Amino acid sequence: MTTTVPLIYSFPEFLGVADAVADHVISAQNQTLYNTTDPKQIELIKSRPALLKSSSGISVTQQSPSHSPSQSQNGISNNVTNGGSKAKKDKKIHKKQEVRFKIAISGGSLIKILHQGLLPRQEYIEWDKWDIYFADERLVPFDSPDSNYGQAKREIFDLIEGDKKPNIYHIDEELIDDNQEAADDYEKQLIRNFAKKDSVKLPMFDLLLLGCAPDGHIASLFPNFGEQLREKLAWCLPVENAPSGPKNRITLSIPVICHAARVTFVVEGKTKAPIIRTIMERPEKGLPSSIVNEGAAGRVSWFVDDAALNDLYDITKKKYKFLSFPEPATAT
Ligand SMILES: NC(=O)C1=CN([C@@H]2O[C@H](COP(=O)(O)OP(=O)(O)OC[C@H]3O[C@@H](n4cnc5c(N)ncnc54)[C@H](OP(=O)(O)O)[C@@H]3O)[C@@H](O)[C@H]2O)C=CC1
Ligand SMILES: O=C1O[C@H](COP(=O)(O)O)[C@@H](O)[C@H](O)[C@H]1O
Repeated sequence: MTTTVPLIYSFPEFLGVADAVADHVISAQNQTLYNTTDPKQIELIKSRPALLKSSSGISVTQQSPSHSPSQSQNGISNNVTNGGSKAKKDKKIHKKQEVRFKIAISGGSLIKILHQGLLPRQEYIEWDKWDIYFADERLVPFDSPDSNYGQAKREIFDLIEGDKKPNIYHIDEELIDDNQEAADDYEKQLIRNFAKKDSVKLPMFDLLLLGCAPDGHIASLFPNFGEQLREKLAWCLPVENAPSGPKNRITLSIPVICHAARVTFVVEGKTKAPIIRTIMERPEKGLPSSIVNEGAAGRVSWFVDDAALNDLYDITKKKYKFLSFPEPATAT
């Protein structure tokens, strides 16, 4: 394995990480929807949508999702949640390509970072243009404190202001006793949404947000789970006997993670310092995140606080520049 050095943004403290990650997420949203992060251009495009050109130069129309799920009374249909009322919109036939921001999030400490960073900045977020997926899920009931979806629902989704809601693609809770079925079902959701018409080899998320546990696992890809780390075809994998936390899980595969337009690791706290050192200094060990650093080279960035970087002296740290909202006074 060659040594690929990803972009590492460092911050003195937790709050700095949360602010910068929020700016990074909103910048990715704006790049995806408007091909720019310049607020003035975005305002102009919003007032004159014809100005918006896709990267291929084709005009793109902002519109309601043609693939929107049908909904039950509580807004939950099977494995998809969306609080918006779309009945009327669904009747419209949209021929032009729709642009949506497709993001996959992890669980654990990342949810707290997003809670802290995104929720106070909802004025910059176009929730109704977001499709939110999970990089992995623990196979537990949604009301368990171990459920990634459950935690994200309580700490983020339930706190979204206004009636413009994202589409949220989570596992089918009824399948938590069958890892393979749960993984197959989630993969089918991805195929439905990413490969509707064309046969695409891999889904491409606009942004994939990953944490990294002290044992080196990312999403639910664990070090030494060689077969899973070598998977080339499946988009979503069942995980049994996970060495930490809930034993049964599903996870996106390495090829899917590496295919994302942007892969962003968010890591904070001194318990992570030893693993960060191994990831950055010993890529030949083949930890899951080292595989991603290599496989998505040029599209990977790390947002890390000084506590987690404690043991690392020999790397180039970069100062994060705020692109989509003013840098808060506390962030340095
Ligand atoms: N498919 C898509 O729709 C898109 C995909 N992408 C992908 O995502 C990757 C990341 O994109 P993007 O984040 O826009 O970066 P870019 O690829 O545009 O630029 C990367 C470089 O820009 C600088 N930079 C960018 N943002 C910041 C920041 N907030 N703070 C400090 N420096 C910064 C850094 O170098 P410097 O010191 O020179 O400033 C960095 O090395 C790209 O490499 C590309 O592959 C990007 C846009 C659209
Ligand atoms: O088990 C998991 O752990 C990782 C890392 O969590 P963290 O709390 O140490 O950041 C997380 O990214 C993943 O989604 C989760 O299922």
